[in-house]
Amino acid sequence: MILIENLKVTYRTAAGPVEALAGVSFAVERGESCAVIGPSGCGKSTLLYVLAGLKQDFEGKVEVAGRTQIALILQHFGLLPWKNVWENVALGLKVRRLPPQEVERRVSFWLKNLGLYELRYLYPAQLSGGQCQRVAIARALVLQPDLLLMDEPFSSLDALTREALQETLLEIWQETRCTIVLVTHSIEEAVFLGQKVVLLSPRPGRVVAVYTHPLVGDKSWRHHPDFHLACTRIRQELSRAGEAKTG
Ligand SMILES: Nc1ncnc2c1ncn2[C@@H]1O[C@H](COP(=O)(O)OP(=O)(O)OP(=O)(O)O)[C@@H](O)[C@H]1O
Repeated sequence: MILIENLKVTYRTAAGPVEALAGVSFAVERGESCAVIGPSGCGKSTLLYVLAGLKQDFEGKVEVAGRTQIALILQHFGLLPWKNVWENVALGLKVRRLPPQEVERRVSFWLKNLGLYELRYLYPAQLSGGQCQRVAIARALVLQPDLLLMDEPFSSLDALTREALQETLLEIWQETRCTIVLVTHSIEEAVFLGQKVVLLSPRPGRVVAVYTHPLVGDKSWRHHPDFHLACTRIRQELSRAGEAKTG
C-alpha cells in the first residue's frame, strides 16, 4: 500500500535549513496497521503530511497505491467551530458533491456507530475532548478511506477514554479493512494498535527499528505478557537512540 525509500525532508527557515527526516525507509502492506513513534520533533507529522500529499517538497521515493482514498486526522481535530457535529461530519461528502441521500446515510451510520448521534446538533465548543475526537474520526470514516492517517489522535484524552477509543478504532479497522498509519508518543498505544511499529530517532528522523506484533486486533493483547515485553523493548530502544544522539 505504501512504500517509502530514503525519504528526506528539509524545511527552509529564516534561521537556515531544518532537516526533519534524513532518509526514512519502510513499507506498509494493504490492510496493515502501522504505528510511528519517536521523540518530539523527529518528523512524525512531516511524514504524515508527505503521505497525505500535503507536502510535496521532499527527496526520495514515496509510493501510495493508486486510487487510494486517503483521510487524515490532525492532531487538534480540525473541526470547524461554527458548524455542528452533523455538519462537520458531512463536510467532506458535500465537498465531493455526493447525493444528499448518500450523505444522510453515511453520516447517520457513523454518528450512530461512534455514539454521537444524540449530539448531532451540538457545536465543537459544547463537546468534551473525547467527543471531538470521535467527531474527527467520524468525519474521516464517512469518506470510506482505504488509508487512514492519524496524528496523535488520542493524545488529549484521559486513560480510560483513550483505551475505549483505541478499541473502537481496532473494531473499525477490522470491519473496514482499511490501512492505518498512526503517529503517537505513547509506547503502549503504539504496541496495542501497531501490527508494525516504526521507531524513529531524534531529529532528523531515521528508522531505528521496526517491530511486528501479530496479536494486534485481539483486545486481550494489552494484558498478554508479550505486550509488556514489547513495550519495554521499545522504551529501551527509544532511550538508547536518545542517548546516542546526545552522547
Ligand atoms: N513548517 C515548518 N517550518 C520549519 N520547520 C518546521 C516546519 N514544520 C516542522 N518543522 C520542524 O521540523 C521538525 C519535525 O517536525 P514535526 O512536526 O514533523 O515533528 P513531530 O515528530 O511530529 O513532533 P511532535 O512529536 O512534537 O508533534 C521539527 O524540528 C520542527 O520544528
